[in-house]
Amino acid sequence: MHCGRAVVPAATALAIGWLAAELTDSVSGRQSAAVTVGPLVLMCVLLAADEVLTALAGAMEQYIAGRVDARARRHVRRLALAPQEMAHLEDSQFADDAARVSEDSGGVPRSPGMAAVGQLRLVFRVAAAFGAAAVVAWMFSWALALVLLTTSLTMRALLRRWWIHLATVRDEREGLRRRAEYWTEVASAGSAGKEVRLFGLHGWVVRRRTHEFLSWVEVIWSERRGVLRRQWWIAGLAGIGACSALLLPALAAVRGTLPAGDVMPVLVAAWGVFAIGPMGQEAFDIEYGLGAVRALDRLTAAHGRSAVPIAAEGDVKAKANDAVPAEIRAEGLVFRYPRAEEAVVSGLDLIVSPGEVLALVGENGVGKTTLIKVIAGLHLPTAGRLLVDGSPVEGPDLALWRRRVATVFQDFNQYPLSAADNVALAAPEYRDDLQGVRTAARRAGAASFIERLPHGYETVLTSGRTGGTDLSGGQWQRIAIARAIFAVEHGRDVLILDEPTAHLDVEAEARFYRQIIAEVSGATVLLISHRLSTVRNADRIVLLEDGRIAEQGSHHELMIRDRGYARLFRLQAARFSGKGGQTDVTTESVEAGR
Ligand SMILES: Nc1ncnc2c1ncn2[C@@H]1O[C@H](COP(=O)(O)OP(=O)(O)OP(=O)(O)O)[C@@H](O)[C@H]1O
Repeated sequence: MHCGRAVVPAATALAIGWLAAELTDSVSGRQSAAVTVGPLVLMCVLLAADEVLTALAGAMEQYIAGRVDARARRHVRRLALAPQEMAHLEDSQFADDAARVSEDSGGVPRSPGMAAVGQLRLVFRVAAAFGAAAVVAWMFSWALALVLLTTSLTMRALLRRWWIHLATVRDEREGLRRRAEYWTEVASAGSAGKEVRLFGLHGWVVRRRTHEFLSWVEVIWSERRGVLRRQWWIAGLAGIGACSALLLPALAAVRGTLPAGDVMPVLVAAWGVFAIGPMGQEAFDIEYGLGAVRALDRLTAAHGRSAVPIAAEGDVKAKANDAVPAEIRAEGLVFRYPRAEEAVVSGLDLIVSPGEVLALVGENGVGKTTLIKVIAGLHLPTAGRLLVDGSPVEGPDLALWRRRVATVFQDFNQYPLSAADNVALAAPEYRDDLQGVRTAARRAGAASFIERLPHGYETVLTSGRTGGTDLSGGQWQRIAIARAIFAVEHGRDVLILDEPTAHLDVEAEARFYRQIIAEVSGATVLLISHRLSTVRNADRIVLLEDGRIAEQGSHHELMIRDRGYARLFRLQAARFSGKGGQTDVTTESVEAGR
C-alpha cells in the first residue's frame, strides 16, 4: 500500500506531462483530441488509487500499531508479573515507565505501535520525495532536484531536532503527568468519592488537580512556544525552496530551454519533493512513540533478567504436596526499600520450626509486614539470607517457594468474581473442589452469609455487575481467610496472616485462634496482630523493634520477663478490664475482653 502511494507523486507528474504534451498536439491540430483520453484515464486511475491506497494504508497501520502495542503491553505485564520479587511494583520509576509504554498522554498517542507505523510511513514518504526529485532531474535539472532535496531535508532535520527536545521534556515529566491523572481520577470517580463528598473536598480537589496539571504542562507549553518562535528559520528555507521550484522552471520555459508542456509536470514533481520538508504526523508518532520504546528498553534492562520462568504446574504441585512443612531460617536478614535511606529489617536472625505458630508483634511501622513479605519471597533480601529447609531461596526456587505460601494481607484482594472463585483462587487448579471451598468458607465463618447470597457460592461479589452483590469489610475478610485456608488444604505449608482479625466482630475475633489457627494442621503459621489476645496462644511470640527481634518466647515467658511485650499486653488488657494498667500475669484478663 505504502509502496504504491510512494509512486503516486512521480507518476502524477509524469501523467500531467503526458497530458500537457497530448493537449498541445491536439490544440495545434497535429493530433485529434482523442489522444488526451489516455493521460486523463491514467490521472483518474492515479487519483482513485491514491484514495484507495490511503484508506487501506490507514487500516493496515492501525492493525500493525495494535499488534506492536499489544506485544509491548504483554511484555510490560510479563515484567510486572515476573515472579522474582515485587519491589519493582513499589518503585515509582517502574510505574512511570510502565505507564509510558502504552498510555495516551493529553490526547497524543505515544505508543511503540505508533512509532512503528510512523517509521513505515516515513520511509515511503522519503521514497516518494526521491521519486519526485528523479522526475525533476530527468525532465529539467539535477541542480534544482538537489537544491529541493537539500532544502526539504534540512527543514525536516531542524524541525525534528526541536520536536525531539520537546518529546524528551514531556517524557522527563511523566511522573508529574501521573500525579495530575491521579487527581483527575479522584475528582471524577473512584474509591475516594466518599471522602470527597463528606469532607466537601470538590473545590480543593479541582484546584489541586489544576495545580498538578499546570506543573506538568507549563514547562512543555513554554518549550513548545520556543519551538514555534524558531519557525522563521523554516519559513526562510521554505521560501528558498518554493522560489527555486517555481521560478527556475518558469524562467527556463521563457528562455526556451524547457518545453512549455514540461513546466507543469516539473512543478508538480518539485512540489512532491518539497512535501517531505514539513514533519508530518508520522514524525510526531515516531518521536513520541520512541519515548515509549525507550521506557520499554529501560524496563527490560532493569527487570528483564530477573524474570525467571514461572514454575511448571507439575513441579509446583509436587513440591506443594510435600508432607512436611518447611523450616524457615533468616540469617542476618536486611531489607531496604528501593530509594529508601534506612533498612526496615536490619540484621534479623530467626528460625521458624516446621509446624510452629509464630506471632509477630510490635508498634506500627516496625517492619512486621515487610518481614513477612521477605519471608514469603515477595521481596529479595538486601543482605543476609533466607533459607528454607537449609537451602537459600533464590532464582527459580523462589517461585516454587512462593507456591508453598498462603497469605492474608492487610490489603487483601477483593476479586469481582463469584464467591466460590474468590475462595478457590488461592489454588485455582482445584477450582472444581466445591466441597473444599465450602469447608474453607465454613472454617473462616463465611459459609452462613455466602449461602444467603442470591446465587449462593456462584454470586458475583461486586455491586458493579448485574446480579452481583457487595460484602461488608468483615465479610470480605472472612472470604480472604477462607481463601488462605483453601490454599493450605491443597498443600500450601506456610500460612501467613497479617492482621486477619482487623475487620472481624468481637465474637469472631475471640473464636479466631481456636477456630482457625488451632485447626491448621500440617502448616507453619506466621501471624501478625496488634490484638494481643489473638496471638497469646501462639507457640512463640516475637516482638520487633527497629527491624530486629527485641524479645521472643511464649506469652507466659514474655509476661514473666516483664518487658516490652508484657507492658503492651497489660496496656491492652487494662483497656478491657478498666484496671488502668494494673493487670498482672496471673489475671491474664484479656480473656475478659472477649
Ligand atoms: N513500599 C514501600 N516503600 C518504602 N517504604 C515502605 C514501603 N512499605 C513500607 N515502607 C516503610 O517500611 C516501614 C515498615 O512498614 P511495615 O508495613 O512493614 O510496618 P508494620 O510493622 O507492618 O506496620 P503496621 O503495624 O502499621 O502494619 C514503614 O516505616 C514504612 O514507611
